[in-house]
Amino acid sequence: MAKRIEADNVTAYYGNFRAIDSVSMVIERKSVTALIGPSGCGKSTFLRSINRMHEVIPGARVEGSINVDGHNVYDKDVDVTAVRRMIGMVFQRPNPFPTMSIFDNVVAGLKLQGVRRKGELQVAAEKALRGANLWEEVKDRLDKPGAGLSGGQQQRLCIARAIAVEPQVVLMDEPCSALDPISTLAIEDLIGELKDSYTIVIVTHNMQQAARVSDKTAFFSLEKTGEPGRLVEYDDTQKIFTNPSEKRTEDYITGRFG
Ligand SMILES: Nc1ncnc2c1ncn2[C@@H]1O[C@H](COP(=O)(O)OP(=O)(O)OP(=O)(O)O)[C@@H](O)[C@H]1O
Repeated sequence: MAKRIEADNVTAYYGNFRAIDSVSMVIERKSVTALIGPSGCGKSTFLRSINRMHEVIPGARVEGSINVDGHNVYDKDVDVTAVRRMIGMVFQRPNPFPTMSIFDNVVAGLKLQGVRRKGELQVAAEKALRGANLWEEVKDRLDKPGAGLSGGQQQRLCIARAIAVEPQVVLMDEPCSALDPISTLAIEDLIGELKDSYTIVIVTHNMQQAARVSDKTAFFSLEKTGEPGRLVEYDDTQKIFTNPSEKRTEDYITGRFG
């Protein structure tokens, strides 16, 4: 299921503004990769380039290629909807459909794909909720609105919704930034379990979190405001946090900059 991602010279623009410049990296399947760096260096832009969500913003475009198991998601004849199904996304703030039931939230993507049979939807919903470590907490109130859950539960509901369609890659954009420490740990544990099945890329501002959850870390930075963000260093997380090759990485992780 999980897929390898190969970004080659990815440059992304908002209109004329070049937000990231020539980012190249290989993300191995069934691994967790953390994107870190100061505000505005392009972490979210790069993340959204992976599943072609960047171009949803008017005037935004991407140059370069992103190969997922050897297929460039930017090829001309690619079905963008299929790309976004294969590469799921979880956002900063939990965003369940508020009036929809917990059950309907989880199966929303499957219904969009045309799955109608109740039995099939039930099996898929339970699998996804178990996968997101939420089943025990919600199994007796699946028909209640998603908005009635705590923030941490809502975020796990969003993860269940993302994995219900069985993507191969899951992108997470600061998934814990709106959560308390206990919910944050629950999501971090979950990320550790999910990498058995998925390739995960996570943007985080929390350095301890990057160190705890990821196998590889990519440090992005920018020279100054108005300049594009660039990938400064990409290596095993342990190396980045104990013995980085670049002084800029060391300055950032030790809090001297950014
Ligand atoms: N919708 C947009 N329109 C125009 N410029 C944008 C847009 N979104 C982001 N940018 C700009 O692109 C650059 C990179 O932004 P991005 O959000 O990718 O950075 P980031 O590293 O994720 O930042 P943060 O850590 O603050 O979330 C910034 O200069 C930002 O102002």
